[in-house]
Amino acid sequence: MAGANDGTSRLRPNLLITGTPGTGKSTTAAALAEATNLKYICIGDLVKEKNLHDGWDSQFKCHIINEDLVCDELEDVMQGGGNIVDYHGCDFFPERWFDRVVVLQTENSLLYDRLTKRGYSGIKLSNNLECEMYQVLLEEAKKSYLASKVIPLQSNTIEDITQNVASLTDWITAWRP
Ligand SMILES: Nc1ncnc2c1ncn2[C@@H]1O[C@H](COP(=O)(O)OP(=O)(O)O)[C@@H](O)[C@H]1O
Repeated sequence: MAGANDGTSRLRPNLLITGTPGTGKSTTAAALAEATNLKYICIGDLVKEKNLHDGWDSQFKCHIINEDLVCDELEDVMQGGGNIVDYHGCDFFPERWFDRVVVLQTENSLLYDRLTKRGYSGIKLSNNLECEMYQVLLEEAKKSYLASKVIPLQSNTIEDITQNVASLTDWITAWRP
């Protein structure tokens, strides 16, 4: 049934930009937000700012996200529509939040360079490269959202980013509740 919770009443769409770390989520999401005036929400930053975590994982050198706290924090914002959410995971958000789920993908040699430049090494580096090789985020997105909402996009070059932002901007502009 159509209603306030399922996206039919949002004036502007919500998008999720997901993918393995280093595939270009924040670069793409920030450029898309600027092009469309949608709000950019980086879950990693939000978790840090609002303490939506259960401490620090010293092996993977990242906060242990508290998914329930994140969902509670964002519920009202997401119901309002017009958000671009950036996170390297997608299965814990309510499905009804998103009108499009973009999965960015990068060739492994390019991703290796980006992640080592960022200081990733050891198990953190190998886990992320494996995650990309086995298309873990794409599979997670397909399991969690309607197939028609899930859009894999290549993110190997700057031209890819330009093209992805342009096509997503067109989709956002044409979107109707
Ligand atoms: N499609 C791309 N082409 C070239 N460089 C890219 C591309 N996507 C990302 N990068 C670079 O890779 C690094 C990681 O990008 P970032 O947007 O932070 O990824 P993520 O948010 O997925 O971790 C940045 O230095 C960025 O400039």
